[in-house]
Amino acid sequence: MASFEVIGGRKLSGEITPQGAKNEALQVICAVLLTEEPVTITNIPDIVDVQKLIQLLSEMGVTVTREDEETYTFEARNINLEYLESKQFVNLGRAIRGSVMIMGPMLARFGMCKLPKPGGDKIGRRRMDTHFIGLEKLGAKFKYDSSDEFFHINANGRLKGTYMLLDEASVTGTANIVMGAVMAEGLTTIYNAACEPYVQQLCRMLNRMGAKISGIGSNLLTIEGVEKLGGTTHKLLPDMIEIGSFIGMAAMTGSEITIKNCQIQELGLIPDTFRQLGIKMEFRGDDIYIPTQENYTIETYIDGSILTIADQIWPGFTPDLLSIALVVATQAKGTVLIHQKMFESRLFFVDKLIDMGAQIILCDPHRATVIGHNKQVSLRGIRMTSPDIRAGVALLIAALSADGKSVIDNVEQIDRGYQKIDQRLNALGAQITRI
Ligand SMILES: CC(=O)N[C@H]1[C@@H](OP(=O)(O)OP(=O)(O)OC[C@H]2O[C@@H](n3ccc(=O)[nH]c3=O)[C@H](O)[C@@H]2O)O[C@H](CO)[C@@H](O)[C@@H]1O
Ligand SMILES: C=C(OP(=O)(O)O)C(=O)O
Repeated sequence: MASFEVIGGRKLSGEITPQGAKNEALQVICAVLLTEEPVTITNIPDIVDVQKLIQLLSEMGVTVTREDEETYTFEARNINLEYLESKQFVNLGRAIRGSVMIMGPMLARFGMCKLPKPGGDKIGRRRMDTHFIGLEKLGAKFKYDSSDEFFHINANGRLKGTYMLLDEASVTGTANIVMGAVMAEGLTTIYNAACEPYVQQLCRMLNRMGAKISGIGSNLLTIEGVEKLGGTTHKLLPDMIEIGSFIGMAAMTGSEITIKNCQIQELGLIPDTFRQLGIKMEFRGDDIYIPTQENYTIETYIDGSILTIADQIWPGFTPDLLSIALVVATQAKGTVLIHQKMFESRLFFVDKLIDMGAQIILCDPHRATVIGHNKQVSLRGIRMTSPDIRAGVALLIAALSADGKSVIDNVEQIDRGYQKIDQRLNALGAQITRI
């Protein structure tokens, strides 16, 4: 297990470019299974979860060529279906959440898939009903073996388009069903589809491959099935969760930072939500400039009542940035209620922030009230463990702002989704040592 030793209290400055989006990468890399023609994807982040997915596809038989640092060409001409029986597949599939999205493409192209229960953050229940109900509506049959936590899915011939109303707007569920439907017979209509930018990007890429998807960006997708898909090229969006993390980090450490090439039009409520916490920022072309701010004040509602920051399905505020919003609030002036509706075990990391001196009341597993210090009292450096990817970065931000030395253990969690974060932040003046 690796750790970060962080010497806090240093102001950062300079420019930082966000990596390509982790959660988009996981979707579009799975989509290469839909065609035997080459698909070239660029801006791929060099992070553990993506490397594991690429390894999984490569072991399945996809030819993977690394064209440069961040560009890969995938050619899924010869897929070894027997690999799905192997121990290596089980281990890799269980290691990441993204593995779940091989299901739609495999059913569409090969009529079958097997899948171990996928991994990902341990942040509460992460049910997959939506994936299976949707794929069943397209005609697939599935069996779950609870003894080895294995899903077996068969298409029984070509999948058939139909109307479906999803029980929840699951992001990876929508991606899976869309990829299942693109080569199904006839018309599929998916209502209550997730519509976040990464799902939109997937749909646009599939259309360039020959799919016929309309309604992109809305929660009503219509898909006219086609016989075959071909190759394409695709560029990933910048990672909006990294952008939000850098905004929060700048405010907490009182730093002046420019975040380059943010594709601001794709960030939804992210900038405004950080503005509600009092963070000033300027859009300079497609860059976000955060000036040094000695203090920042949390807004109240118009009637003077306490602000709530809650997650919602897109276009609401993403759950993956609530841990960052929470840590930023610990040094703001004012009070905010953080409400994590989607995941029930994502707020427990506040115990570590409380140990560092933050004023937080964990009301229940979903809600925490943060009373900011207005930078009158600094957090103290301590030793802590990163429980999940976003809490890990929230703790890193806390450590960067704190007095003295912190040690963050289990930084493999952070490495899952943030590319060389220690080196990139050190280039801005941080003092982080990997030990
Ligand atoms: C690899 C990947 O892309 N992971 C992301 C993906 O996970 P993932 O696709 O696994 O998450 P889902 O969208 O399926 O669901 C997330 C959670 O929200 C709940 N839920 C979802 C929709 C809804 O209408 N009501 C509801 O309560 C689900 O029960 C679940 O607990 O989307 C999540 C929600 O943005 C993000 O946190 C994850 O980082
Ligand atoms: C929860 C996340 O990831 P995953 O779905 O891969 O666990 C995340 O990216 O914040």
